[in-house]
Amino acid sequence: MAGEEQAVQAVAETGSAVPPEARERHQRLAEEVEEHRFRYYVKDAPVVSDAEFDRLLRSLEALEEEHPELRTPESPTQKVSGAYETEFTEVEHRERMLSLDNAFDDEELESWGDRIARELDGTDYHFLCELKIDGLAVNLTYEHGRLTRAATRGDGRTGEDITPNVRTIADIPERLSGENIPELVEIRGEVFFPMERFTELNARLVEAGKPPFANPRNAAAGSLRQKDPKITATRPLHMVVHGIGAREGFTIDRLSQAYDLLSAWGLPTTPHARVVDSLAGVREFIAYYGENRHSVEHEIDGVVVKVDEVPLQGRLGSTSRAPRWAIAWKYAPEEVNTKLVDIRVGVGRTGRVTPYAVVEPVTVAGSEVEFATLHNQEVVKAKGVLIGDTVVLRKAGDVIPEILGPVTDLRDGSEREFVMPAECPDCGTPLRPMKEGDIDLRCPNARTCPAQLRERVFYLAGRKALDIENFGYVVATALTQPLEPAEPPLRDEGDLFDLTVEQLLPIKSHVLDPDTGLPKSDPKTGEPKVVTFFANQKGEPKKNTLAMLENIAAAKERPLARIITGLSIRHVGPVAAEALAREFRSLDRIAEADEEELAATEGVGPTIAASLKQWFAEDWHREIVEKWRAAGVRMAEESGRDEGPRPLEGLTVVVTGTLSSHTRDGAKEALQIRGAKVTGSVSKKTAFVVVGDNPGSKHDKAVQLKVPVLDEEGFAVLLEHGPDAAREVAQTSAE
Ligand SMILES: NC(=O)c1ccc[n+]([C@@H]2O[C@H](COP(=O)([O-])OP(=O)(O)OC[C@H]3O[C@@H](n4cnc5c(N)ncnc54)[C@H](O)[C@@H]3O)[C@@H](O)[C@H]2O)c1
Ligand SMILES: [Zn+2]
Repeated sequence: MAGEEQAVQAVAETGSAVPPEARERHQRLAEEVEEHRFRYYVKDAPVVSDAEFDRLLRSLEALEEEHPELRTPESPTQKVSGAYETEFTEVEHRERMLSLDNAFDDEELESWGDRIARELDGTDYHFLCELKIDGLAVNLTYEHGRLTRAATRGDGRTGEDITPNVRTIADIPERLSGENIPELVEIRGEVFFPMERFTELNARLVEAGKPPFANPRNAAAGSLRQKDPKITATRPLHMVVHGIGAREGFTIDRLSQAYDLLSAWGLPTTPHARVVDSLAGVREFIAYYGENRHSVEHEIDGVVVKVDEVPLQGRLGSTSRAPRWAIAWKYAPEEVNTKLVDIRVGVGRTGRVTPYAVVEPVTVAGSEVEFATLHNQEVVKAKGVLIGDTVVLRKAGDVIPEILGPVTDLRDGSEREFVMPAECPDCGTPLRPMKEGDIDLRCPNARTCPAQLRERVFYLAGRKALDIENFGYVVATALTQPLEPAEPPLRDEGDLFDLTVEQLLPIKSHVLDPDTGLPKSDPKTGEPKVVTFFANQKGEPKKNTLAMLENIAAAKERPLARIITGLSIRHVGPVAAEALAREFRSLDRIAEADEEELAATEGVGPTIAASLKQWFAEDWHREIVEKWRAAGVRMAEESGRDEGPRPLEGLTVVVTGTLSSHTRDGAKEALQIRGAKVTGSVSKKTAFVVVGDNPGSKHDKAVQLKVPVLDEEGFAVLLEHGPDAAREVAQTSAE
């Protein structure tokens, strides 16, 4: 690189000396940035995450801020990217293709907005907000309506000729259709690879002995930049248009209006763009898509804000790297690179054994991640990851973190393949598929496999079943697989209602992570944490312990549907349990019913019916029922519960937000007992929307549709005095 020479020259010109350490650091950083760009743009196989790359570039910018002499035209901060020799023919863009400046926080957005306001003082202008598509930029040249050339961005002046490859993309018309087709137009857009097809592609590559891609954006770039367009044709690539370059034979005033024109010509424009007239509107757009990032058909990594008036864009101009009339707001990255330390297996409630990834802890989307799901052994193979790989880890919203793919360029040969164990890691029983052809392997030792029992007990106490307070994962662990005493207080869930405080006090146990079933460690010693969960230091029961026992006793009275749910019968979740309870009204009648009768029940069907018959055929399952019966657990729907007055019969109600008097399920149940139907979405037919704290869009919808809205007090009125009284206290949008 010529960095050093230029730095020296800069000193000569300005006379001010840049400290040699700064110059060295600058050169090192610049080389690093160049190397990453090469891997990213040419090899389609970066070795660091985008966030890490952005940080590097920012440090370079910061250094240049401090020592402006270092900011030469050759610096990577001043260029769109490097000019690389590749196996494609170089083609010149008629108009430069630029990158974008970034805003990583509101201050940066604001200072961009201020600058626009200053420069356009006294002029009327608008902001066009668009999604920033995570793909690769292409430039399509249409002459007299015919696609004559397609190119990558390259260094912004010259790109690579990928015309034959682009012709294989179904979204991109060969000929523009409609009216007023111009002599010439350069269409800029982003080509992307859909996330949901990504693992499938990697599976095919691995099968063929080729390196898999690390993420969908690399897959898009790698698929498009194939020497053989036949390969590109097999890849599910899509495009979204986001700009216009050179044009002849037509003029445009507003970019947003140009999109309508392009759409009319048959080009794939986005439905998500919006014109707003202030930064406040921009912020709203950013906030909305921050929340709804995954409701869009492609991955996004931010929002692009542009001045909509094309003549004003010209007035604002560009730097060597980016236009001044646009800025990219970046969302928090959802992808990071980390090390895949190990692949282990966990045993679930129904005995399903699933591999999961143990990774070097990383922070992504605000939380620390140590584990990621891998679903089953086929998925591990399909993703092409090896133990020891650096991998791309993704955490999207509330979804459990997943591994996208390996960074194969960082392999050193020490990586090894994952082998699915033949035996249950918790009880040693040989694993097998439930039935022939199943991919999932299961531990068949349902009754005494400690892991399965722990998961069943946790589920039994959980929100969907008995909803026992003070009874979480730690308790489920302590009761089913304590370190001490040797004999766990629960041999199976039949013992739950017979627990005594004397049994609980001596228990010592690990604290397990509910996602993986692995012991958490003590941050000080690094050893697995051991806790005496139920007794205080004096060996007396803790307050929570006593409360828990009371809560367990109270749970005997739960509605029949919850008791059924708690039995962990395969395929019988809360909805099926509700249907069974409604139809049969007692557990004994369900046990006695024949398969046909069960299958004929609305909301049950043949799969569930068969599963119920199988479940009741096991001796130890029937023993659980008998133990519960002996302990006084509800075995039948109380007469009157369903037959009593149903004052809300025929009404549809929606509950949103958090109520202090009821859990969400509790509120639902209280409504259903009284005959109301509870649904998840608001429509004109909704009778009431019950709104707690932090309600979502359902509240807005209710206001919009003028559906009566009840706050917590109004909800109580509805339950106690019925719909007419509730209507009187309801708020409607008229007020
Ligand atoms: N991981 C690595 O090693 C590595 C190396 C180089 C670059 N990168 C990543 O690549 C990106 C940098 O590339 P960049 O210079 O293209 O900058 P950028 O991605 O920040 O922004 C410019 C690009 O955004 C694209 N874009 C998407 N939607 C758009 C829309 N609606 N309107 C306008 N443009 C839109 C365009 O292709 C445009 O060229 C960064 O995310 C960076 O982290 C990563
Ligand atoms: Zn087991």
